[in-house]
Amino acid sequence: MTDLTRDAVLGFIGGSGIYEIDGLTNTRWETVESSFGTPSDQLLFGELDGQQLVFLPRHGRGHKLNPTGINYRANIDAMKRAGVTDIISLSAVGSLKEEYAPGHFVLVDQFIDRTFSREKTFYTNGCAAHVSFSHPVAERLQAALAEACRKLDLPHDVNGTYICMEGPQFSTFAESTLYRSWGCAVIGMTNMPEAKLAREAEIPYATVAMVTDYDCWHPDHDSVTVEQVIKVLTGNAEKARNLVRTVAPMLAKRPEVDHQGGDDALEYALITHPDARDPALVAKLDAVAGRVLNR
Ligand SMILES: CSC[C@H]1O[C@H](OP(=O)(O)O)[C@H](O)[C@@H]1O
Ligand SMILES: Nc1ncnc2[nH]cnc12
Repeated sequence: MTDLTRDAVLGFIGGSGIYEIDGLTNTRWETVESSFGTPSDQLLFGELDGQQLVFLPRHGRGHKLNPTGINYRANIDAMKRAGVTDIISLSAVGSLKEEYAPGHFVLVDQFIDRTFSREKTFYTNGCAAHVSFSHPVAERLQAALAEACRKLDLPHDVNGTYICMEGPQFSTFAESTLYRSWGCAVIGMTNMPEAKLAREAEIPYATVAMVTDYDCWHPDHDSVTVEQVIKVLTGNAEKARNLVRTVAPMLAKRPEVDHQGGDDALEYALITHPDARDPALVAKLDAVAGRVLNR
C-alpha cells in the first residue's frame, strides 16, 4: 500500500449547473493569472474541515462560455498555479446506454476526443512534448468517488467511455447511433482537451459524468433540449455537492508521486533539445512544466 504522505489540494471543475460549491469556510474568489490567457472565471478557494479546496466554474459564473470558447489551457494552468494536486471534473452528459437513466452518475475511465476547434496542448513549436495517455483517469480518484457514491447511495457505475464532441449543437441521430456502436457510455462537450491538458500539467484527473438526458438515439426521447437538461441538472448539482463533501476528506492525503495518475507524466515527454527550445514558450510553461524544465 502506497504511503499517503502528502497533503492534497483538491481542485473541482464544475460544469453546467455547478457554478459554486457551498459549505466551505474561509472562502474567497481570487483572480489567478495564467500565461495561457484568461481562465473561465476567478477561482474559489475555501476549506472543508481545514482541508483546502479550489473550485472553478468551467463555463464561468452565469454560464457565459460555450464549450468551444472555454480556454482549457488557462484553466488548467491557473489550477496548477493555485497549487492544485488533483482535479475532479463534474460534468453534465447525455447517456448512450439504456441503463444510464437521467440522474445516473458514470465514473468514466476512458475518453474519445472528437473535438476539432480547441487548443489541445501546452507544448507547441519550441517545446514539443508527448505524454502517455492510455489510461487518462486517475484510479485513486475514481476509486474514492465510487466509495463516496456508495456511501451516499447515488446510482452510479464505474468505468465507461466519455465521447467528447465539439458542439455546441447536440448530435444528429446518425452520430448518436455511431457513438453507441463504438460502445461509448456518455457524451459531452468539455472533458477534452481538459483531461489531456491536466495530464500535460501532471495533475491527476477524474470525471463524474452526470447524466441529464438520453441524447437523441433513444426511441422514447426524440431529441435533447436545454430545457430537459436543466430540469435534471438541478437535482444532479445537489447530489454533486454532497459528493464533493463526502469525497474530499477521503482524498485529503495523497502519495508523494501518483505514477498511474500522471504526477510524473513529463519525466520523459519533452523532446525538443534544450538548446532548441523557445525561451518565450519555456517561460510560459513555468507552472505546468516547471518541475522538469527547472532542473
Ligand atoms: C447544458 S447541456 C450541454 C453542456 O453541458 C455539458 O457541459 P459540462 O461538461 O461543463 O457540464 C456539455 O459538455 C455541454 O457543454
Ligand atoms: N446529449 C448531450 N450531448 C452532449 N453534451 C451533453 N451534455 C448534456 N447532455 C448532452
